[in-house]
Amino acid sequence: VEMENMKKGKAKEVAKEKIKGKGKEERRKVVEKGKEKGKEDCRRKDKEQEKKKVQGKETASEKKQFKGKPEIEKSSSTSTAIPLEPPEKNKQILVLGLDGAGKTSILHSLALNRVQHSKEPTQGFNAVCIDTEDNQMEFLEIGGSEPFRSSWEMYLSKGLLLIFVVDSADHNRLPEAKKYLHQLTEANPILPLVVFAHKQDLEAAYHITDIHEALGLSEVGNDRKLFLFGTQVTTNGSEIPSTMQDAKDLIAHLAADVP
Ligand SMILES: Nc1nc2c(ncn2[C@@H]2O[C@H](COP(=O)(O)OP(=O)(O)OP(=O)(O)O)[C@@H](O)[C@H]2O)c(=O)[nH]1
Ligand SMILES: [Mg+2]
Repeated sequence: VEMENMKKGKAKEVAKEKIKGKGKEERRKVVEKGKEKGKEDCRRKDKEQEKKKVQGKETASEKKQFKGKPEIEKSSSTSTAIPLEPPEKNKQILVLGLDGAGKTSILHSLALNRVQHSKEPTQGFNAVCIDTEDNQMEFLEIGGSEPFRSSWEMYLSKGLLLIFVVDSADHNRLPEAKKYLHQLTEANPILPLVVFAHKQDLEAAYHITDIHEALGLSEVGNDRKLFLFGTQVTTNGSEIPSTMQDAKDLIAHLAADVP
C-alpha cells in the first residue's frame, strides 16, 4: 500500500505553512536551543545504545524498559517500583496506543532506519533517543497494556507532541483505541497529534480513510495540528518504508517548531 500523509482542515494548512515557512537557519536555532537545555545526555546514551545493537545485545529501548518512574536522564536507569511520576526534564515525544499496536517496533525501526520488530510488550516505559540530520528527538513510549494506560494522561503536559499508534487490522479494538485517544485529546486540546495507522502490510488492515473515521479524527479539535500516516514494518533488517521516513522527518519538524 502506498502510504500517505493526510492532514485535516485548517490544521493541515497551518502545519504545512509552518514547516515550509520556517527557514532552515531558524529551525537550526530552535534545535540548538534544545541542545543547550541538556539534550547531550540523550545523544550520549543513543551512541551507547547503537553500540549495543551492533554487538547484537539487547536493544537500547529494551534495556531501558522498566517499571515505575522513568529515569532516562540518569546514567543508570534501573527498575524501581511505584510511584509513577512524569519526567521533569526535557519535553518528550509521547508514543501511546493500545498494547500490541506496534509502538516499540516503530521506535526501534525509526532509530535504526531499519526494520526491527519488538519481541516483548513494554512493561512500563521505553525511552528512545533518535538522531535526525540536524536534530535529536527524545521519545517516550508508555506500555499499552491496561495497567499502564491510567498513567498516559499525566504525561500529556510534558509532551512535545503525541504519536498515537493503532493496529489497522485489529478492527475489534478500534473503538477502544478511539476511546483512549479522545480522552487524551480532550485533556489537551492543542498538543499536535500524529496518528500511525500501523500494520498496513496486513491484508485486513483498514485504509487510512477508514482509520480516520473509526478513530473519529474529525472530532479531535480544530486548533490542533493533526497528521495521519499509514505505516508498516515488515522484514527485520530491511530499510524502513518511505512513509516511515516521511513521518520521522515531519516529527522532527514539529518537535523543532515547539518553543
Ligand atoms: N504485520 C506486522 N506486525 C507488526 C508490525 N509492527 C509491529 N508488529 C508486530 O506487532 C507485535 C507488537 O509490536 P510491539 O512493537 O511490541 O507493540 P507495542 O505497541 O509496543 O505493544 P506494548 O509495548 O505492549 O504496548 C509484535 O509481534 C510485532 O512484531 C507491522 O507493521 N506489521
Ligand atoms: Mg512496546
